[in-house]
Amino acid sequence: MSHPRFYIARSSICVNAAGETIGDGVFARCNYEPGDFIASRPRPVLASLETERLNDTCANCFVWTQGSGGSRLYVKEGTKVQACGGCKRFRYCSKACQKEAWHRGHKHECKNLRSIGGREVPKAVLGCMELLVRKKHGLISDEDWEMLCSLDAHIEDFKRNGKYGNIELMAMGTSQFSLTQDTFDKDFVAEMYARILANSLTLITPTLDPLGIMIDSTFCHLNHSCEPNACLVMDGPVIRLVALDSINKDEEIYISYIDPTNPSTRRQNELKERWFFDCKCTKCREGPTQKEDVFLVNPEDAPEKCKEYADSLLQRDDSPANDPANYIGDSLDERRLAALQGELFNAYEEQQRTDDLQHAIRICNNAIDLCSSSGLWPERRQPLPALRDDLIVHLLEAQEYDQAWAHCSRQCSNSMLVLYNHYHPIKIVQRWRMAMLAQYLASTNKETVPGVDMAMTAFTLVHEIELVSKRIYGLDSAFSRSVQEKAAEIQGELSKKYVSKEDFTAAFSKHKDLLAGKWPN
Ligand SMILES: C[S@@+](CC[C@H](N)C(=O)[O-])C[C@H]1O[C@@H](n2cnc3c(N)ncnc32)[C@H](O)[C@@H]1O
Repeated sequence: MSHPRFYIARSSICVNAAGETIGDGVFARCNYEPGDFIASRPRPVLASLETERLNDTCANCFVWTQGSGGSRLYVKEGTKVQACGGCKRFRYCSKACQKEAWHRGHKHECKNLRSIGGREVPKAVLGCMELLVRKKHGLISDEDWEMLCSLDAHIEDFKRNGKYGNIELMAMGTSQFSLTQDTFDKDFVAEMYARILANSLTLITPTLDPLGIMIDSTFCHLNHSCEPNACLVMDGPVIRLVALDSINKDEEIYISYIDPTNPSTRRQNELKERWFFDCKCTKCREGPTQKEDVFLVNPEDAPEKCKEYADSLLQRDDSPANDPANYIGDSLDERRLAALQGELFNAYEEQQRTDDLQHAIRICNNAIDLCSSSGLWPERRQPLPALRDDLIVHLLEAQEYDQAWAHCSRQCSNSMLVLYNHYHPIKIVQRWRMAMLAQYLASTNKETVPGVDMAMTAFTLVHEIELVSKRIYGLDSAFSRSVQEKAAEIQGELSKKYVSKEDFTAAFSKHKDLLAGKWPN
């Protein structure tokens, strides 16, 4: 494929001494600076919503209508979705969206979907059905189709992990419901279904809420690195590839398929289980010696109380310590740490699963307390930052704003600065959430932090986000526009308080320094 800003060629990641590579990758056609736009695509070739999101998300433009307040101001107030009168499965936010989806291919599957009734259908099946129907009716370009088909389906890996039987079953349903048996044989459909499972990325909102799965026929050639120099962001159906670091002409562009802030063994385990590869990125080649892997003290120097607690965990159930994802080493002290780490990651997963908000808050608080009482856990070591991040979201939902603020300021002065690069979308979203909270706290007229003006804090954060989001999401994106509007609104309020330009500038630079350095906890 020919594109002025990137090209696809053999990856630079070698897998063996003979110089064999991991297949194709995406390369820069020119130099990029951090925050630079590289390329965008109007819509992934495959995008399929989670079952829970089908009820509240437009199946065409992916606007998630729930909770349009809070940090998701880019969703217009009053946005609603209405079910397609035919299939009753997909919902759209406007007639225009419904029409677009209809012509993109829905007209060829609507009736078939209706015949399934209200039965739950996995997102990968719905996505695969749409792909097959569109291909059968000539609605996918040959180039897109070829790119998609060149991806590895990992059939042997699925056979090894025992999931191939289920893939064959799902493929059978996909063929039947899409009425494409006359065009594609069952092995081809199974292969396509497996390809979707093995190569899809998460479909996300601009504020990174997961909506489903997606595959883009060009960006699917981006290889993974645990030290990525680029990332993908989404604004509705539009996908943008942006640089997180400097990238030289002819250098390979990498994104991260997983959370690269996890300790090395967890990353490798996830990549092996979900993506079927042993990561050969520069960071993984160096082994578990990076900042994600270190504890505050060596395992043998852990406080006695912590060792006793870990022993009780090992006695109760030693499977988390034996899980390769938690492997730290073979000595007793290292196994104790693995048990502790297993307990913390289990807590992280449990609070994500539960629908009980107060229970989720309790789990996060207990796990965070365990991290600090262990005397071992640096603020930036996972799952501590991830637990704190989720706790903030839960506390905001529970309207516990003071507590949410306390954790935001811990996050701001600790992990946020070291975990994510300046242009990283996670950092943008965390700061945006903090800004919205600061603005709310300012409106209560309470002194949340002595000597700190919360409205100016909100403005300082929003101003910083405005500069970054223009580059990452694009000037015209719904997210950038909502940030610009918020900045103007807060500036308008503040200009009543700081009447002279000098006063405004002095307060602005004081808060900028606070946010850039040690924020008072
Ligand atoms: C979505 S594809 C990426 C593009 C692919 N290399 C191609 O030829 O089109 C994902 C596959 O690329 C390979 N891969 C990507 N990043 C890798 C890495 N860091 N180390 C080893 N293999 C990797 C794995 O085989 C993985 O299943």
